[in-house]
Amino acid sequence: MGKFVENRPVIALDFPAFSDVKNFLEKFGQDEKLYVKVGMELFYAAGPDVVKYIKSLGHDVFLDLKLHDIPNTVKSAMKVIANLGVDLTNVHAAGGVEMMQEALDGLAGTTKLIAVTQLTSTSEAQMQAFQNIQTSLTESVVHYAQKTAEAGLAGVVCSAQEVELIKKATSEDFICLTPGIRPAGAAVGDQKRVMTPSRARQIGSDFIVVGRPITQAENPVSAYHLIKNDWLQK
Ligand SMILES: O=c1ccn([C@@H]2O[C@H](COP(=O)(O)O)[C@@H](O)[C@H]2O)c(=O)[nH]1
Repeated sequence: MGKFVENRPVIALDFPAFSDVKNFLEKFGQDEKLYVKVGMELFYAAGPDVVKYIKSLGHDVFLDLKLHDIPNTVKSAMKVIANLGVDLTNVHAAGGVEMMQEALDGLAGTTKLIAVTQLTSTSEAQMQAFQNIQTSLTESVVHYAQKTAEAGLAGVVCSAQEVELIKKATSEDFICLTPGIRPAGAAVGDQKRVMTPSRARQIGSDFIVVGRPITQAENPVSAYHLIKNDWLQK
Protein backbone atom coordinates (compact mmCIF):
# COMPACT_ATOMS: atom_id res chain seq x y z
CA MET A 1 0.00 0.00 0.00
CA GLY A 2 1.32 3.47 -0.91
CA LYS A 3 1.60 6.35 1.52
CA PHE A 4 -1.51 8.34 2.45
CA VAL A 5 -2.28 11.39 0.31
CA GLU A 6 -5.43 13.49 0.82
CA ASN A 7 -7.15 13.59 -2.56
CA ARG A 8 -9.25 16.65 -1.76
CA PRO A 9 -7.60 20.07 -1.81
CA VAL A 10 -8.17 21.61 1.63
CA ILE A 11 -10.24 24.76 1.06
CA ALA A 12 -9.20 27.73 3.24
CA LEU A 13 -12.48 29.26 4.43
CA ASP A 14 -11.01 32.70 4.97
CA PHE A 15 -14.32 34.49 5.53
CA PRO A 16 -15.30 37.16 8.08
CA ALA A 17 -18.67 35.67 9.09
CA PHE A 18 -20.55 32.42 9.74
CA SER A 19 -23.11 33.36 7.07
CA ASP A 20 -20.37 33.46 4.41
CA VAL A 21 -19.47 29.88 5.26
CA LYS A 22 -23.08 28.75 5.00
CA ASN A 23 -23.45 30.43 1.59
CA PHE A 24 -20.19 28.98 0.35
CA LEU A 25 -20.84 25.39 1.47
CA GLU A 26 -24.39 25.44 0.08
CA LYS A 27 -22.95 25.90 -3.41
CA PHE A 28 -21.44 22.39 -3.19
CA GLY A 29 -24.63 20.49 -2.33
CA GLN A 30 -25.03 17.89 0.42
CA ASP A 31 -23.27 14.96 -1.19
CA GLU A 32 -19.87 16.51 -1.74
CA LYS A 33 -17.82 15.97 1.41
CA LEU A 34 -15.04 18.54 1.60
CA TYR A 35 -11.87 19.08 3.60
CA VAL A 36 -11.88 22.68 4.79
CA LYS A 37 -9.56 24.91 6.80
CA VAL A 38 -10.85 27.21 9.51
CA GLY A 39 -8.26 29.89 10.19
CA MET A 40 -7.91 32.85 12.53
CA GLU A 41 -10.28 35.22 10.74
CA LEU A 42 -13.25 32.87 10.74
CA PHE A 43 -12.55 31.37 14.18
CA TYR A 44 -12.20 34.77 15.83
CA ALA A 45 -15.44 35.88 14.17
CA ALA A 46 -17.58 32.77 14.58
CA GLY A 47 -15.84 30.63 17.24
CA PRO A 48 -16.32 26.93 17.97
CA ASP A 49 -19.91 26.99 16.63
CA VAL A 50 -18.72 27.30 13.06
CA VAL A 51 -16.45 24.29 13.50
CA LYS A 52 -19.32 22.26 14.98
CA TYR A 53 -21.58 23.32 12.09
CA ILE A 54 -19.05 22.27 9.44
CA LYS A 55 -18.46 18.93 11.18
CA SER A 56 -22.23 18.35 11.43
CA LEU A 57 -22.38 18.53 7.62
CA GLY A 58 -19.85 15.71 7.42
CA HIS A 59 -16.85 17.73 6.22
CA ASP A 60 -13.32 17.30 7.56
CA VAL A 61 -11.73 20.26 9.33
CA PHE A 62 -8.19 21.56 9.67
CA LEU A 63 -8.22 24.14 12.48
CA ASP A 64 -5.36 26.46 11.53
CA LEU A 65 -4.78 28.62 14.62
CA LYS A 66 -0.95 28.30 14.62
CA LEU A 67 -0.56 28.34 18.40
CA HIS A 68 2.70 29.87 19.64
CA ASP A 69 2.97 30.59 23.38
CA ILE A 70 4.55 29.17 26.51
CA PRO A 71 4.21 25.36 26.78
CA ASN A 72 1.64 25.43 29.61
CA THR A 73 -0.66 27.85 27.78
CA VAL A 74 -0.49 25.90 24.54
CA LYS A 75 -1.20 22.62 26.35
CA SER A 76 -4.29 24.14 28.02
CA ALA A 77 -5.53 25.57 24.73
CA MET A 78 -5.06 22.19 23.04
CA LYS A 79 -7.21 20.53 25.71
CA VAL A 80 -10.03 22.85 24.63
CA ILE A 81 -9.36 22.26 20.91
CA ALA A 82 -9.48 18.49 21.55
CA ASN A 83 -13.19 18.84 22.41
CA LEU A 84 -13.98 20.33 18.99
CA GLY A 85 -13.31 17.03 17.21
CA VAL A 86 -11.32 18.59 14.37
CA ASP A 87 -9.22 16.33 12.16
CA LEU A 88 -6.04 18.39 12.07
CA THR A 89 -4.64 21.39 13.94
CA ASN A 90 -1.31 23.15 14.35
CA VAL A 91 1.28 25.12 16.31
CA HIS A 92 4.34 27.12 15.27
CA ALA A 93 7.52 25.00 15.40
CA ALA A 94 9.36 28.16 16.51
CA GLY A 95 7.66 27.70 19.91
CA GLY A 96 10.17 24.92 20.58
CA VAL A 97 10.25 21.17 21.19
CA GLU A 98 8.89 21.42 24.75
CA MET A 99 5.95 23.52 23.55
CA MET A 100 5.18 21.05 20.75
CA GLN A 101 5.34 18.09 23.15
CA GLU A 102 2.99 19.82 25.60
CA ALA A 103 0.63 20.64 22.72
CA LEU A 104 0.53 16.96 21.78
CA ASP A 105 -0.08 16.03 25.40
CA GLY A 106 -2.95 18.50 25.66
CA LEU A 107 -4.54 17.29 22.44
CA ALA A 108 -4.32 13.61 23.44
CA GLY A 109 -6.75 12.04 20.97
CA THR A 110 -7.43 11.45 17.32
CA THR A 111 -6.77 15.02 16.10
CA LYS A 112 -3.50 15.12 14.17
CA LEU A 113 -1.00 17.83 15.15
CA ILE A 114 1.42 19.48 12.75
CA ALA A 115 3.73 22.52 13.02
CA VAL A 116 4.32 25.56 10.83
CA THR A 117 7.93 25.86 9.66
CA GLN A 118 8.39 29.09 7.68
CA LEU A 119 5.21 30.70 6.35
CA THR A 120 4.79 30.41 2.59
CA SER A 121 4.53 34.22 2.47
CA THR A 122 8.15 34.47 3.68
CA SER A 123 11.02 34.77 1.19
CA GLU A 124 14.60 33.83 1.98
CA ALA A 125 15.68 37.48 1.97
CA GLN A 126 12.90 38.44 4.39
CA MET A 127 13.74 35.55 6.72
CA GLN A 128 17.41 36.45 6.80
CA ALA A 129 16.86 40.17 7.31
CA PHE A 130 13.88 40.09 9.67
CA GLN A 131 14.29 36.86 11.66
CA ASN A 132 18.09 37.20 11.54
CA ILE A 133 18.46 33.55 10.50
CA GLN A 134 21.64 33.27 8.43
CA THR A 135 20.98 29.93 6.70
CA SER A 136 19.06 29.29 3.50
CA LEU A 137 15.29 29.25 3.85
CA THR A 138 15.27 25.55 2.95
CA GLU A 139 17.74 24.76 5.74
CA SER A 140 15.58 26.63 8.21
CA VAL A 141 12.45 24.75 7.11
CA VAL A 142 14.22 21.36 7.27
CA HIS A 143 15.60 22.24 10.72
CA TYR A 144 12.11 23.02 12.00
CA ALA A 145 10.77 19.82 10.40
CA GLN A 146 13.42 17.72 12.15
CA LYS A 147 12.61 19.35 15.51
CA THR A 148 8.89 18.77 14.86
CA ALA A 149 9.54 15.08 14.17
CA GLU A 150 11.69 14.90 17.34
CA ALA A 151 8.75 16.30 19.33
CA GLY A 152 6.57 13.47 17.98
CA LEU A 153 4.16 15.49 15.82
CA ALA A 154 2.65 14.07 12.63
CA GLY A 155 4.14 16.59 10.20
CA VAL A 156 4.60 20.17 9.11
CA VAL A 157 3.15 23.07 7.17
CA CYS A 158 5.71 24.07 4.53
CA SER A 159 5.80 25.11 0.91
CA ALA A 160 5.73 22.37 -1.72
CA GLN A 161 9.24 23.49 -2.69
CA GLU A 162 10.68 21.95 0.50
CA VAL A 163 8.77 18.65 0.56
CA GLU A 164 11.44 16.41 -0.99
CA LEU A 165 14.15 17.53 1.44
CA ILE A 166 11.83 17.30 4.46
CA LYS A 167 10.86 13.73 3.60
CA LYS A 168 14.54 12.79 3.21
CA ALA A 169 15.39 14.36 6.58
CA THR A 170 12.42 12.78 8.42
CA SER A 171 10.42 9.97 6.80
CA GLU A 172 8.09 9.35 3.85
CA ASP A 173 5.16 9.19 6.29
CA PHE A 174 5.89 12.59 7.85
CA ILE A 175 3.02 14.81 6.66
CA CYS A 176 3.84 17.78 4.44
CA LEU A 177 0.80 20.05 4.19
CA THR A 178 1.43 22.73 1.62
CA PRO A 179 -0.35 26.07 1.21
CA GLY A 180 0.94 28.54 -1.39
CA ILE A 181 -0.75 26.52 -4.13
CA ARG A 182 -1.65 28.32 -7.32
CA PRO A 183 -3.08 27.01 -10.60
CA ALA A 184 -0.82 28.05 -13.52
CA GLY A 185 -1.30 31.74 -14.26
CA ALA A 186 -3.31 32.52 -11.09
CA ALA A 187 -2.56 35.62 -9.02
CA VAL A 188 0.05 34.86 -6.39
CA GLY A 189 -0.97 37.66 -3.98
CA ASP A 190 1.15 37.74 -0.82
CA GLN A 191 2.47 34.18 -1.27
CA LYS A 192 6.21 33.89 -2.03
CA ARG A 193 6.87 30.15 -2.31
CA VAL A 194 4.23 28.77 -4.66
CA MET A 195 3.60 25.71 -6.78
CA THR A 196 0.84 24.32 -9.00
CA PRO A 197 -1.36 21.47 -7.67
CA SER A 198 -0.01 18.87 -10.13
CA ARG A 199 3.63 19.75 -9.45
CA ALA A 200 2.97 19.64 -5.69
CA ARG A 201 1.55 16.13 -6.13
CA GLN A 202 4.54 14.98 -8.21
CA ILE A 203 6.96 16.30 -5.62
CA GLY A 204 5.26 14.48 -2.72
CA SER A 205 2.91 16.90 -0.91
CA ASP A 206 0.38 15.03 1.22
CA PHE A 207 -2.20 17.82 1.51
CA ILE A 208 -2.61 21.02 -0.47
CA VAL A 209 -4.36 24.09 0.95
CA VAL A 210 -6.06 26.47 -1.45
CA GLY A 211 -7.94 29.62 -0.49
CA ARG A 212 -8.44 32.62 -2.77
CA PRO A 213 -8.19 30.74 -6.11
CA ILE A 214 -11.38 28.93 -4.99
CA THR A 215 -13.20 31.28 -2.59
CA GLN A 216 -12.76 34.35 -4.80
CA ALA A 217 -13.45 32.58 -8.10
CA GLU A 218 -16.55 33.53 -10.07
CA ASN A 219 -17.62 29.89 -9.83
CA PRO A 220 -16.02 28.40 -6.70
CA VAL A 221 -17.36 24.90 -7.32
CA SER A 222 -15.86 24.63 -10.78
CA ALA A 223 -12.61 26.28 -9.59
CA TYR A 224 -12.43 23.63 -6.84
CA HIS A 225 -12.96 20.80 -9.30
CA LEU A 226 -10.38 22.14 -11.75
CA ILE A 227 -7.82 22.39 -8.94
CA LYS A 228 -8.78 18.95 -7.63
CA ASN A 229 -8.37 17.41 -11.10
CA ASP A 230 -4.95 19.03 -11.46
CA TRP A 231 -3.96 17.74 -7.97
CA LEU A 232 -5.09 14.21 -8.86
CA GLN A 233 -3.15 14.23 -12.12
CA LYS A 234 0.42 13.01 -11.71
O1 LIG B 1 2.65 28.95 5.64
C1 LIG B 1 1.42 29.10 5.56
C2 LIG B 1 0.54 28.67 6.54
C3 LIG B 1 -0.80 28.84 6.36
N1 LIG B 1 -1.28 29.45 5.24
C4 LIG B 1 -2.76 29.59 5.12
O2 LIG B 1 -3.20 28.93 3.93
C5 LIG B 1 -4.18 29.68 3.27
C6 LIG B 1 -3.70 30.01 1.89
O3 LIG B 1 -4.63 30.84 1.25
P1 LIG B 1 -4.46 31.36 -0.26
O4 LIG B 1 -5.62 32.27 -0.43
O5 LIG B 1 -4.53 30.13 -1.14
O6 LIG B 1 -3.15 32.05 -0.37
C7 LIG B 1 -4.46 30.91 4.13
O7 LIG B 1 -5.58 30.64 4.93
C8 LIG B 1 -3.23 31.03 5.03
O8 LIG B 1 -3.56 31.51 6.32
C9 LIG B 1 -0.43 29.88 4.29
O9 LIG B 1 -0.84 30.44 3.25
N2 LIG B 1 0.92 29.69 4.46
